[in-house]
Amino acid sequence: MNQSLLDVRGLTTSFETGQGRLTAVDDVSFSIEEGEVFGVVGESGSGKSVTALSVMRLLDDAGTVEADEVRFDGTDLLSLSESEMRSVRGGEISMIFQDPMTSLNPVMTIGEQIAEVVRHHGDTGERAGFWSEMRRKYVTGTSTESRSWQRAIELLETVGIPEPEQRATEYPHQLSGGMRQRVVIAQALAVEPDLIIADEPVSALDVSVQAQIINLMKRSRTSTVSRTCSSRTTSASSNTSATVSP
Ligand SMILES: Nc1ncnc2c1ncn2[C@@H]1O[C@H](COP(=O)(O)OP(=O)(O)OP(=O)(O)O)[C@@H](O)[C@H]1O
Repeated sequence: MNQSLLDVRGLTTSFETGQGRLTAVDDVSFSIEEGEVFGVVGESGSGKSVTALSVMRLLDDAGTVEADEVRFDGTDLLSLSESEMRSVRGGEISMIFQDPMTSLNPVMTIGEQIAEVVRHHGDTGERAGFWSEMRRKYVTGTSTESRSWQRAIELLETVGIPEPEQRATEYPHQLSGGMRQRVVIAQALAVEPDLIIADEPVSALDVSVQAQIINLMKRSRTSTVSRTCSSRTTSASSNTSATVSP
Protein backbone atom coordinates (compact mmCIF):
# COMPACT_ATOMS: atom_id res chain seq x y z
CA MET A 1 0.00 0.00 0.00
CA ASN A 2 1.28 3.49 -0.86
CA GLN A 3 1.81 5.47 2.30
CA SER A 4 1.50 9.25 2.42
CA LEU A 5 3.85 11.40 4.47
CA LEU A 6 0.92 12.59 6.58
CA ASP A 7 -2.45 10.84 6.77
CA VAL A 8 -5.26 12.46 8.74
CA ARG A 9 -8.61 10.62 8.96
CA GLY A 10 -11.72 11.78 10.78
CA LEU A 11 -10.05 14.54 12.78
CA THR A 12 -12.51 16.16 15.17
CA THR A 13 -11.46 18.78 17.72
CA SER A 14 -13.76 20.38 20.23
CA PHE A 15 -13.48 22.88 23.10
CA GLU A 16 -15.41 23.23 26.31
CA THR A 17 -16.61 26.84 26.37
CA GLY A 18 -18.90 28.89 28.60
CA GLN A 19 -21.66 28.32 26.02
CA GLY A 20 -21.13 24.56 25.87
CA ARG A 21 -19.00 22.32 23.65
CA LEU A 22 -17.74 23.91 20.43
CA THR A 23 -16.71 21.61 17.59
CA ALA A 24 -13.96 23.61 15.83
CA VAL A 25 -12.84 20.85 13.44
CA ASP A 26 -15.48 18.38 12.33
CA ASP A 27 -14.44 15.06 10.75
CA VAL A 28 -11.63 16.36 8.55
CA SER A 29 -9.55 13.99 6.43
CA PHE A 30 -6.59 14.68 4.16
CA SER A 31 -3.28 13.22 3.05
CA ILE A 32 -0.03 14.98 2.19
CA GLU A 33 2.51 13.34 -0.07
CA GLU A 34 6.25 13.80 0.10
CA GLY A 35 7.28 16.89 -1.88
CA GLU A 36 3.72 18.21 -2.05
CA VAL A 37 2.54 21.72 -1.22
CA PHE A 38 -0.78 21.35 0.58
CA GLY A 39 -3.05 24.27 1.33
CA VAL A 40 -6.04 24.52 3.66
CA VAL A 41 -8.48 27.23 2.64
CA GLY A 42 -11.52 28.54 4.49
CA GLU A 43 -13.17 31.47 6.13
CA SER A 44 -12.02 32.99 9.40
CA GLY A 45 -12.79 30.75 12.37
CA SER A 46 -13.38 27.67 10.21
CA GLY A 47 -10.71 25.67 12.03
CA LYS A 48 -7.54 25.92 9.96
CA SER A 49 -5.22 26.77 12.84
CA VAL A 50 -6.91 24.26 15.14
CA THR A 51 -6.40 21.55 12.47
CA ALA A 52 -2.66 22.30 12.34
CA LEU A 53 -2.35 22.53 16.13
CA SER A 54 -4.29 19.27 16.57
CA VAL A 55 -1.91 17.43 14.23
CA MET A 56 1.06 18.90 16.13
CA ARG A 57 -0.66 18.16 19.47
CA LEU A 58 -0.09 21.74 20.51
CA LEU A 59 -3.54 22.54 21.84
CA ASP A 60 -3.91 23.34 25.49
CA ASP A 61 -5.93 21.06 27.77
CA ALA A 62 -9.18 22.78 26.80
CA GLY A 63 -9.18 21.05 23.40
CA THR A 64 -10.24 17.42 22.87
CA VAL A 65 -8.74 15.83 19.77
CA GLU A 66 -10.28 12.67 18.33
CA ALA A 67 -9.32 10.97 15.08
CA ASP A 68 -9.42 7.62 13.35
CA GLU A 69 -5.84 8.27 12.33
CA VAL A 70 -3.11 10.91 12.43
CA ARG A 71 -0.18 9.07 10.91
CA PHE A 72 3.12 10.73 10.04
CA ASP A 73 5.62 8.68 8.03
CA GLY A 74 3.97 5.54 9.37
CA THR A 75 3.91 6.67 13.02
CA ASP A 76 0.61 7.18 14.82
CA LEU A 77 1.14 10.65 16.34
CA LEU A 78 -1.81 10.34 18.72
CA SER A 79 -0.27 7.35 20.45
CA LEU A 80 3.13 8.98 21.12
CA SER A 81 4.14 10.12 24.58
CA GLU A 82 4.65 13.87 25.07
CA SER A 83 8.44 13.50 24.99
CA GLU A 84 8.29 11.42 21.78
CA MET A 85 5.99 14.04 20.28
CA ARG A 86 8.44 16.78 21.30
CA SER A 87 11.18 15.06 19.37
CA VAL A 88 8.90 14.81 16.29
CA ARG A 89 8.26 18.57 16.61
CA GLY A 90 11.96 19.30 16.99
CA GLY A 91 12.94 17.04 14.12
CA GLU A 92 10.61 15.70 11.45
CA ILE A 93 7.90 18.38 11.54
CA SER A 94 8.47 22.14 11.91
CA MET A 95 5.78 24.72 12.37
CA ILE A 96 5.87 28.37 11.32
CA PHE A 97 3.39 30.77 12.87
CA GLN A 98 1.89 34.00 11.59
CA ASP A 99 3.72 36.35 13.95
CA PRO A 100 7.47 35.71 14.10
CA MET A 101 7.71 37.69 17.36
CA THR A 102 5.79 34.93 19.14
CA SER A 103 8.35 32.34 18.00
CA LEU A 104 11.52 34.32 18.69
CA ASN A 105 13.14 35.01 22.04
CA PRO A 106 13.46 38.82 22.37
CA VAL A 107 16.55 38.67 24.61
CA MET A 108 18.66 36.32 22.51
CA THR A 109 20.52 37.14 19.29
CA ILE A 110 19.00 35.57 16.21
CA GLY A 111 22.25 33.74 15.44
CA GLU A 112 22.22 32.12 18.87
CA GLN A 113 18.56 31.15 18.49
CA ILE A 114 19.23 29.35 15.21
CA ALA A 115 22.50 27.85 16.50
CA GLU A 116 20.62 26.45 19.50
CA VAL A 117 18.19 24.66 17.19
CA VAL A 118 21.12 23.34 15.12
CA ARG A 119 22.82 22.05 18.29
CA HIS A 120 19.66 20.46 19.60
CA HIS A 121 19.07 18.76 16.27
CA GLY A 122 22.71 17.56 16.20
CA ASP A 123 22.33 16.23 19.73
CA THR A 124 19.32 14.15 18.84
CA GLY A 125 20.96 12.96 15.63
CA GLU A 126 24.50 12.08 16.62
CA ARG A 127 24.63 12.29 20.45
CA ALA A 128 28.11 13.79 20.54
CA GLY A 129 29.44 12.84 23.99
CA PHE A 130 32.19 14.47 26.07
CA TRP A 131 35.23 12.82 24.43
CA SER A 132 34.05 13.32 20.84
CA GLU A 133 33.45 16.96 21.72
CA MET A 134 36.96 17.27 23.22
CA ARG A 135 38.48 15.63 20.15
CA ARG A 136 36.59 18.05 17.89
CA LYS A 137 37.63 21.02 19.98
CA TYR A 138 41.32 20.24 20.47
CA VAL A 139 42.20 18.03 17.50
CA THR A 140 40.10 19.58 14.74
CA GLY A 141 39.91 22.99 16.45
CA THR A 142 36.14 23.34 16.06
CA SER A 143 33.69 23.21 18.95
CA THR A 144 29.99 22.40 18.66
CA GLU A 145 29.36 26.08 19.45
CA SER A 146 31.44 27.38 16.58
CA ARG A 147 30.07 24.81 14.12
CA SER A 148 26.47 25.54 15.04
CA TRP A 149 27.14 29.30 14.85
CA GLN A 150 28.65 28.80 11.37
CA ARG A 151 25.63 26.75 10.34
CA ALA A 152 23.32 29.49 11.66
CA ILE A 153 25.07 32.03 9.43
CA GLU A 154 24.76 29.68 6.42
CA LEU A 155 21.04 29.32 7.12
CA LEU A 156 20.61 33.10 7.40
CA GLU A 157 22.30 33.36 4.01
CA THR A 158 20.03 30.63 2.59
CA VAL A 159 16.92 32.57 3.60
CA GLY A 160 18.30 35.74 2.01
CA ILE A 161 19.33 37.82 5.03
CA PRO A 162 21.95 40.35 3.86
CA GLU A 163 25.23 40.55 5.82
CA PRO A 164 24.38 37.40 7.79
CA GLU A 165 27.49 37.53 10.03
CA GLN A 166 26.49 40.97 11.29
CA ARG A 167 22.75 40.20 11.48
CA ALA A 168 23.41 37.02 13.44
CA THR A 169 24.58 39.17 16.37
CA GLU A 170 21.39 41.26 16.41
CA TYR A 171 18.19 40.84 18.43
CA PRO A 172 14.71 40.26 16.90
CA HIS A 173 13.58 43.85 17.49
CA GLN A 174 16.49 45.12 15.36
CA LEU A 175 15.14 43.30 12.28
CA SER A 176 12.28 44.12 9.92
CA GLY A 177 9.12 41.97 9.99
CA GLY A 178 10.14 40.21 6.75
CA MET A 179 13.62 39.50 8.12
CA ARG A 180 12.16 38.11 11.35
CA GLN A 181 9.94 35.73 9.37
CA ARG A 182 13.02 34.65 7.37
CA VAL A 183 14.77 33.93 10.67
CA VAL A 184 11.83 31.76 11.75
CA ILE A 185 12.03 29.90 8.42
CA ALA A 186 15.80 29.47 8.93
CA GLN A 187 15.03 27.98 12.35
CA ALA A 188 12.45 25.66 10.79
CA LEU A 189 14.98 24.56 8.15
CA ALA A 190 17.70 24.06 10.78
CA VAL A 191 16.10 20.82 11.91
CA GLU A 192 15.96 19.54 8.32
CA PRO A 193 12.29 18.64 8.65
CA ASP A 194 10.32 16.34 6.36
CA LEU A 195 7.26 18.55 6.75
CA ILE A 196 6.79 22.25 7.46
CA ILE A 197 3.34 23.35 8.62
CA ALA A 198 2.99 27.09 8.06
CA ASP A 199 0.03 28.89 9.59
CA GLU A 200 -0.42 32.08 7.58
CA PRO A 201 3.32 32.73 7.49
CA VAL A 202 3.01 35.91 5.42
CA SER A 203 -0.24 37.57 6.42
CA ALA A 204 1.55 39.99 8.76
CA LEU A 205 3.94 41.11 6.03
CA ASP A 206 3.91 43.64 3.17
CA VAL A 207 2.72 42.30 -0.18
CA SER A 208 6.20 42.50 -1.79
CA VAL A 209 7.79 40.72 1.18
CA GLN A 210 4.97 38.11 1.10
CA ALA A 211 6.04 37.09 -2.42
CA GLN A 212 9.69 36.77 -1.35
CA ILE A 213 8.81 34.58 1.64
CA ILE A 214 6.50 32.35 -0.44
CA ASN A 215 9.26 31.95 -3.04
CA LEU A 216 11.73 31.13 -0.29
CA MET A 217 9.42 28.44 1.08
CA LYS A 218 8.92 27.02 -2.42
CA ARG A 219 12.70 26.85 -2.87
CA SER A 220 13.18 25.13 0.47
CA ARG A 221 10.77 22.41 -0.67
CA THR A 222 12.97 21.54 -3.62
CA SER A 223 16.24 21.81 -1.70
CA THR A 224 17.74 18.87 0.11
CA VAL A 225 16.92 20.31 3.53
CA SER A 226 13.16 20.17 3.27
CA ARG A 227 11.34 17.58 1.25
CA THR A 228 7.84 18.72 1.92
CA CYS A 229 6.27 22.06 2.60
CA SER A 230 2.72 22.25 3.79
CA SER A 231 1.41 25.75 3.53
CA ARG A 232 -1.83 27.24 4.75
CA THR A 233 -1.89 30.42 2.76
CA THR A 234 -5.53 31.37 2.97
CA SER A 235 -8.33 30.15 4.98
CA ALA A 236 -11.09 26.13 4.90
CA SER A 237 -14.45 25.53 6.10
CA SER A 238 -14.75 22.60 8.46
CA ASN A 239 -15.21 19.32 6.64
CA THR A 240 -13.25 20.67 3.69
CA SER A 241 -9.90 19.30 2.70
CA ALA A 242 -7.87 20.43 -0.25
CA THR A 243 -4.77 19.14 -1.94
CA VAL A 244 -2.78 21.58 -3.98
CA SER A 245 -0.06 20.07 -6.13
CA PRO A 246 2.92 22.26 -6.96
N1 LIG B 1 -8.45 27.37 22.93
C1 LIG B 1 -9.68 27.56 22.40
N2 LIG B 1 -10.78 27.53 23.19
C2 LIG B 1 -12.01 27.68 22.66
N3 LIG B 1 -12.25 27.88 21.35
C3 LIG B 1 -11.20 27.93 20.51
C4 LIG B 1 -9.86 27.78 20.99
N4 LIG B 1 -9.02 27.85 19.94
C5 LIG B 1 -9.79 28.06 18.85
N5 LIG B 1 -11.09 28.09 19.19
C6 LIG B 1 -12.24 28.27 18.28
O1 LIG B 1 -12.11 27.31 17.23
C7 LIG B 1 -12.61 27.86 16.03
C8 LIG B 1 -11.57 27.70 14.93
O2 LIG B 1 -10.46 28.55 15.20
P1 LIG B 1 -9.19 28.63 14.26
O3 LIG B 1 -8.21 29.50 14.95
O4 LIG B 1 -8.76 27.27 13.88
O5 LIG B 1 -9.78 29.37 12.98
P2 LIG B 1 -9.03 29.75 11.63
O6 LIG B 1 -9.73 29.05 10.51
O7 LIG B 1 -7.58 29.47 11.77
O8 LIG B 1 -9.31 31.30 11.58
P3 LIG B 1 -8.44 32.54 11.03
O9 LIG B 1 -8.38 32.41 9.53
O10 LIG B 1 -9.21 33.72 11.46
O11 LIG B 1 -7.08 32.43 11.68
C9 LIG B 1 -12.96 29.32 16.31
O12 LIG B 1 -14.35 29.40 16.53
C10 LIG B 1 -12.20 29.61 17.58
O13 LIG B 1 -12.86 30.60 18.35
